[in-house]
Amino acid sequence: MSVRDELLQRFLDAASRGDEEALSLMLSQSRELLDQRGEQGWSALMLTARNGHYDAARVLLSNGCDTSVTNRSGQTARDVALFWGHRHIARLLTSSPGHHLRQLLPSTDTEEPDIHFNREILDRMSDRRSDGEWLASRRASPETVFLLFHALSPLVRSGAEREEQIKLCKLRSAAVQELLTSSRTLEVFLGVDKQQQQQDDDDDGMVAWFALSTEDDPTQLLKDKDPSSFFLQEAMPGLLRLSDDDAGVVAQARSVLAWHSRYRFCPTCGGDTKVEEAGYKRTCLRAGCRSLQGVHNTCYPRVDPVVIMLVLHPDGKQCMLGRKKIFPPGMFSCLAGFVEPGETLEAAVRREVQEESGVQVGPVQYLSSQAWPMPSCLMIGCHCVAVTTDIKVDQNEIEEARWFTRQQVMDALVKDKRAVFIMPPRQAIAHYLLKHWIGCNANL
Ligand SMILES: NC(=O)C1=CN([C@@H]2O[C@H](COP(=O)(O)OP(=O)(O)OC[C@H]3O[C@@H](n4cnc5c(N)ncnc54)[C@H](OP(=O)(O)O)[C@@H]3O)[C@@H](O)[C@H]2O)C=CC1
Ligand SMILES: [Mg+2]
Ligand SMILES: [Mg+2]
Ligand SMILES: [Mg+2]
Ligand SMILES: [Zn+2]
Repeated sequence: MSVRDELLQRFLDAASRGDEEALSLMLSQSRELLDQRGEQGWSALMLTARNGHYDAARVLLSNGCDTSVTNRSGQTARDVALFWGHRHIARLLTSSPGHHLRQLLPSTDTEEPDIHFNREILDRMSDRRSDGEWLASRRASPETVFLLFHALSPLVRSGAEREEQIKLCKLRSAAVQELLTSSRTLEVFLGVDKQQQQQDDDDDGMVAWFALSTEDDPTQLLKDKDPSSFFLQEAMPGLLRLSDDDAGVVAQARSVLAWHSRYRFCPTCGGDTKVEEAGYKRTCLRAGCRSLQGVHNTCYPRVDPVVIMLVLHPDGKQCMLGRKKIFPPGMFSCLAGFVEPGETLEAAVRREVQEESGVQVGPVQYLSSQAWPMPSCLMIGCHCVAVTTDIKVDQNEIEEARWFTRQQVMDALVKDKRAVFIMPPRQAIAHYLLKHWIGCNANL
């Protein structure tokens, strides 16, 4: 054995034993030992990973050893650590770019938030949508609930408990007989009440819910009805005044009705369509239309995916919020934007943040989503970490964007008098993204 080989063998033995002192000493005399490999192509780092010597691995890392080197089986030191169950060493060896930034992202170990528009009190029972007989029996049942819409606004009345709250008017079969037979009414089967379903598994005991959209003159409709009922004027912020139960039903109904109101004709050929599947499908009546071939995706209600993201500063202590011109004075919220075709959620987050603020984003992490029926968005809530910090807003969409400290977010959340901005409303997922970040960082 040559002197060189002997030296390498001693070095590798020290790594196997986890002898930090010997490793440091030998490296100070002969740095080229660091990434050299012995039998089977094993490096010193791999041997520390094999034998669970955390501190020895750190000595090698602090000397700048290469973590990407592989042995003859194609394993890196990290692979070896994982194989032998030394997860703490595997974490130490995670050398993916932006690893330290990734650590700034809050934990995703959380329950699905019960935020506005997300509650599902109905079982949609999509298998019943084409069962004409069953639907007719439900329509005739005195228990069935009908929600009335005009120009996408639900019929509501003021809530009894809190003045700002409004309630959906739940009409019964007798009250909507005329509407049910009118050609100016569009009907959507929403589902059956989940609670009733549990109490009673007999089919006839199920309480079905329908949305009815009418083109009739609303003032005529309301004559002789409950004088306290009215069609909600503005979707925003009107729909935020609904209870969580009602908001969930409206999210479903309003999005489907909005689709009907915008897609009366076939988007492929412009032909007439017929409504099928209890309001969940519009099929082109023109034989041979392309929309009838392959995936019938133009025939179903559309959902527009939107990414909404809280951008964290690389210092981990600040986040970026922006203001649209239409926001109430003082309010700042998360940036958001439509996902474009051929794009991942991560790419959409990076592109929208770059477009709206000029900031570059590194790691992106999904947290949770929210239905947003204006008209039919699916808000996909993420946290992400910036890799640059200079803000240059796109004046078209965003009037101003700023970095806010955790303390400033906390002050805004509790509406402290020192607050420098107003939080987005608690019904918006932006509020939840901010709250989650604060919660996860509270002890830091
Ligand atoms: N729940 C929440 O907390 C929040 C919800 N939102 C919702 O998210 C939605 C999207 O956010 P926003 O910042 O406006 O989006 P973008 O940043 O993508 O910008 C809006 C622009 O996108 C265009 N656009 C409209 N529809 C699409 C589409 N399907 N694909 C691509 N571009 C489209 C609009 O054009 P045009 O003017 O021609 O329509 C508009 O110019 C908003 O409509 C809003 O309702 C936003 C923030 C918070
Ligand atoms: Mg936007
Ligand atoms: Mg945008
Ligand atoms: Mg966009
Ligand atoms: Zn067609």
